[in-house]
Amino acid sequence: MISAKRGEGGGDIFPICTFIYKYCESLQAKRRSKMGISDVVVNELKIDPAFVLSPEFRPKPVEVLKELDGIPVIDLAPLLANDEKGTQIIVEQIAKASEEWGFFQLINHGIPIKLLDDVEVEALKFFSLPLEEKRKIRRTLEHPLGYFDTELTQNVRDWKEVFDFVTRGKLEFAAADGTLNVQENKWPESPPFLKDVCEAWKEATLGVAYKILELLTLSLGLPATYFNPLFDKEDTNFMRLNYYPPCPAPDLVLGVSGHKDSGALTVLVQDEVGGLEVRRKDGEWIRVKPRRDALIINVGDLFQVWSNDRYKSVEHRVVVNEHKERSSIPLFINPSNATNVFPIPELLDAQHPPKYRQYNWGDFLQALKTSHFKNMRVENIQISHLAINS
Ligand SMILES: O=C(O)CCC(=O)C(=O)O
Ligand SMILES: [Fe+2]
Repeated sequence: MISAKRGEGGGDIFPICTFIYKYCESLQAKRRSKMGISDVVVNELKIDPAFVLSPEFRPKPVEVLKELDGIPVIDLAPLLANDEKGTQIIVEQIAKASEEWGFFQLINHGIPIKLLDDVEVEALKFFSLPLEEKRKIRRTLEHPLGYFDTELTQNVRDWKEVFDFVTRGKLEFAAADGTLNVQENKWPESPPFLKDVCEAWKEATLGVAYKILELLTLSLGLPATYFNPLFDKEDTNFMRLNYYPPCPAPDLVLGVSGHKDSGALTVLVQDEVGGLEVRRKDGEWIRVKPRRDALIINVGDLFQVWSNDRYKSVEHRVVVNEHKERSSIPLFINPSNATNVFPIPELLDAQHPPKYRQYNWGDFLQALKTSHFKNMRVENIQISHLAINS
């Protein structure tokens, strides 16, 4: 039997094989050297080059980082106490933070931290399972819920594992052949309480998320419930458990590459390890100092388009750690697939013409999910592609 094992000169049998093998090797070496990765690094650290970022996208060494309590902190206590004047001040704080940072933190939000402790413990049990176990509930392009460990952001592989579930329990969308595709959440058999603790955290954070959706809407001068019909019956919200394993080369990779969240808003919690970085207006990456008592809110692309650029969906990314694992839990608040997105007419006039063309949310989300799944070799879809005069 003829066998030609890669790397063992199998091509000696067929000179053409040697030629093709050498050619492929030289192409790979060229790509690596273009990206600034020497073969020594790849061989010694055993990092799959699919994870390695081009030098301009790599994280900065920690000593030159600015770590800020930085992004604005907003106290929700007056809202919970039904204090009208205090709530009006919160609305103003939200408007200012959304214009200047696109990010803010909420304290005194009323959610018991114990609920978060419980999710983190169960999530860690899940991510510690053997890969074959986790892959039993693996996400596919056709079934976009469950476990996934090969997500791409901007065509580079993220150093993370995720578990996704939709907050309504099932997701309905039009399949390529036009039929209705209905997918239910996939929960693992073990750990048995993962589902219960996730559901409890979901219920609690959804309450805050919809309150913030209304305050953001008010802050634009629109009636508080203006956008509610887009979310009422068929939202496409989903929650994600992010797990970032320790990484032998944290200076070459990212847990999540720079990106903007595409929905209306995101409610995020990160553990005490930290690693979330937000791009400030001046282009500087700012590390968000972990606060156990805070929910991080970021304004997504939808509010940028609805507000015709008054509010910004800001770029953010995740740096990983050489020695510590890290976890975070985002809840993405997304409207129904049928939603058409455009700058809100009430906010436009002759001096403020629309800056974006209308697009369909379901189509946008589908294109984005596909690009997270496989390398499309083009920039991921973004709202800047829909800007008028772009
Ligand atoms: O892990 C984090 O802190 C942020 C994750 C994130 O930005 C995302 O999942 O979209
Ligand atoms: Fe994000």
